[in-house]
This record gives sequence, structure tokens and C-alpha cells, in this order.
Amino acid sequence: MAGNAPLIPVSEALERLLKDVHPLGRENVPLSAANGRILALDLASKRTQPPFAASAMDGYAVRHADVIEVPATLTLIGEAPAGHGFTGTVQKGETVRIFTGAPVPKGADTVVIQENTGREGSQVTVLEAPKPGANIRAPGLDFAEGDLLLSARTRLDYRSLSLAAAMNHAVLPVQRKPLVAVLATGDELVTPGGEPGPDQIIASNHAGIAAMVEDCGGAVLDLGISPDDVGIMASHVRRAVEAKADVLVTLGGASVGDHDLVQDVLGGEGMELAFWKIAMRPGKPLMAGHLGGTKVLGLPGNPVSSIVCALLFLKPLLAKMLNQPGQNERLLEAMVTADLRENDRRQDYIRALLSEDADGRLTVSPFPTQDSSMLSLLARAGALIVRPPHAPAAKSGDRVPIVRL
Ligand SMILES: Nc1nc2c(c(=O)[nH]1)N[C@H]1C(S)=C(S)[C@@H](COP(=O)(O)OP(=O)(O)OC[C@H]3O[C@@H](n4cnc5c(N)ncnc54)[C@H](O)[C@@H]3O)O[C@H]1N2
Ligand code: MOO
Repeated sequence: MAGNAPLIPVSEALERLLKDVHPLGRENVPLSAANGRILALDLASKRTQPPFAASAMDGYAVRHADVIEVPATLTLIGEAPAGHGFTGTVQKGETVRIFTGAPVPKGADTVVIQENTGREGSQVTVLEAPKPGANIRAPGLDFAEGDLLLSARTRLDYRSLSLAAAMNHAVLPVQRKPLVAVLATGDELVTPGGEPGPDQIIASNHAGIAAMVEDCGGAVLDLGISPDDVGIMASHVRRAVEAKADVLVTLGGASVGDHDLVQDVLGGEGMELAFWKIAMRPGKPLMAGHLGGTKVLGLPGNPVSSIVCALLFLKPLLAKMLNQPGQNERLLEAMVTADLRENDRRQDYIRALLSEDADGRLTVSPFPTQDSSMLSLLARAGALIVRPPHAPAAKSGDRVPIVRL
């Protein structure tokens, strides 16, 4: 491709990437495996909860009419622990010992907490007059059978899973996880923990991209590191296709160097290129296409470029596959603490420290160095300042759009 080919605006590239992407199908998973998954259907309760009038306290089930005037002494006729209701009926002048969660026996309409009673053998004296109906949870207080309590697209967490369990769903319909194959490329790369040769470095992009995929609700197929060798790289790509990966993410080799083979290899395997080279910094060499049913996202090798591109393109892609909103990074505004020069044609994502005052006002301080190899700065950054193409110079104190990290 010619060196000065027009660069595609970020928003247009994103639109083109997402255009023909549809939510993946759904699958059923046991409750115990559903944490973090996206609910695929609205969920109605199979139960009414509580299913019966239940005592909210440990104490005595009484007829309110019997305890309007206190002290009132009643005769104990039985016991109702949780899970074992009392089968008889409470008549005038009688009471049943009851525990939290037990069904309130027939005839009784009020529970007196045990602290407000005295007892001698089978004689129970109520010392304080309760309100009518006190300490009883009505049937259906929480929810009723048929109530739609969880809606499709909910990300299941500890609260929604507790509710789904209470609704008596042992198995939940969830969006299928996108399978994301991740392939690093480059003779210079060695797996973390390995022994790099004198001209080698540690492959870092994998770790971050895999974590992002998992955070987004995807599953990672780790294809490891391919050397800069057409045949070996092609065999890795075929593994992704054979595994029916929904997405293949390649790391590095996306640019124009003699050893940047990724696009040639993918082309040889039949990839249709959707676009290459975006008007953004970092991340210019980003490439997208598809290989049969596998979406391909070629991320640039520079670690910061890789991660910024993944934030802006991979995250929204996975969100759409999972039927989730949030397909655009949400922009906030912050006050910048340094002058920013006029921007060129590439949308800039400037790594910056972020601080927030007690009133929630955000301030960003750009790092003076913006080299796209510097993970130490990215790890410290709280935000990316977004500088649209040809943005005029900004002064310290101006408000600028940011992506919060
Ligand atoms: N003549 C030009 N050279 C470059 C251009 C250009 O437009 N013309 N673009 C530059 C930009 S911008 C970027 S970004 C890089 C991206 O290049 P590649 O995607 O081909 O990446 P590589 O060349 O393979 O690697 C770049 C850099 O990143 C390191 N790297 C690669 N993979 C990993 C990994 N998994 N973990 C850690 N580090 C990795 C690699 O060692 C290189 O240092 O191209 C510029 N060049
Ligand atoms: O993505 Mo490249 O950094 O613009 O270094």
C-alpha cells in the first residue's frame, strides 16, 4: 500500500468493524458457572417468595386480639421451626413457639419476639403489646411466581445470581462467550519467565489483551508466539480457524517492515481485508478483516498501541457479540494541566495522570513522553486525553475529552 494512503478516521473504522457483527447465540449454563456471564433471556420467577406467611423473628405466634392488653398469659401448644410448620390451629388464649423463617400457623396473625415474653413451663406471658401482623412476612413479599425479575443483557453477578437461585433457576440461558484466539508474532519475542537472547524481549501484549478479553466476557485461545516465518504463522492462523474462533487477534507484524508478514499470511489463508491504517496515534497500523466466520483484528506490535487499539476496537467488538451496550468508549471531560499543541490528522490518545477532587472534578496531566512502547507510563495513566484530528492548540486549564482507564 502506498505510504501516503489516506488514513481511516477512528469512528469510521469502528463502524465498519461492527457493521455486520451480530450477537452470538446463547447456551445454558449451571448457576455455579454463570458468574460474569450475560443473561440472554428475560427471566421469570418459578416461585413466590416467601411462599407462605413466614415469621421474621424468633418468638411466639399469637392471635393479636389475645395480646391487646398486657401482660397476657397464653398456653403453649406446639413449636414451628424453619422447615417444619405447626399443623394445628392457634385458638383463643393459645400460642406456638416459632422461629425465623417458619410458616405462621393457622389462627395466628402476629409474632411476638421472645425478648418481650416470659415463660414458665407451658405458660407464656406477653409483656409488650405488638402491632397487629408484627414480625410476619406476607407471602410474595419479595416476589411472585411469574414476575420478570432479571432482564436479558444483565451481566450476572453476586446479586443477580442470588436472585436467580431464589427464583429456582438451576440453569441459566446466557450469551455464548466469544472465543478470541490471540497470536503474538515476532522472532524477538520470548514468553514471560523465559530466557531472552541478547536481541530479544519479553512478549507482554498477550497478557494484557487476554485479560481484557476475559474482562469483556470472552474466552481466550492462546496461540502463543509465532516466529516471523510464513509457514509457521500460517499454521497458527489455521488453528484459530479450526477452533472456530469468533475473533483472531494478531499482535505485531502489522506495519510495513520487511518482516511484517501478518497481512500476507492472513491473505494467503483467504482473509478478506476490511481496512488497514487508522488516523490515530498510537495505533496507526491497525488492520481488520475476516477469515470465513472469524473476525480478524491485527493489532500493532508496540505494546501501548496494542492496548489502546484493543480498548477502542476489540472491546466494542466483543460487547456487540455479547449483545452488550457500550460499543463506544464513553468520553468524559477533564481539565488539562499543561498546554497541548495543535493536532495533526491522527486522533491522538495521550496517556495522562488523572486526579479527582472531592466534588468529582477531573484533572489530567499528560506525560511529557508519549512513546508507544512505554508500558510503565500506561500502567500509571488514569486516562487517555483524546485529541481529535486537527484539534486546535489547548491551554492549561482548558477542558478536554478523555477516556477514563
Ligand atoms: N516505516 C514505518 N515504520 C513503522 C510505521 C510506519 O508507518 N512506517 N509504523 C510504526 C508504528 S505507528 C507502529 S505501532 C509499529 C507497529 O508495527 P508492527 O505492528 O509491525 O509491530 P512490530 O514491528 O512487530 O513490533 C513493533 C514493536 O513492538 C514490539 N512488540 C511486538 N509484539 C510484541 C509483544 N507481543 N509484546 C511486546 N512487544 C511486542 C516489537 O518488538 C517492536 O519493538 O510500527 C512502526 N513502524
Ligand atoms: O501505533 Mo504506533 O505507536 O502509532 O507507535
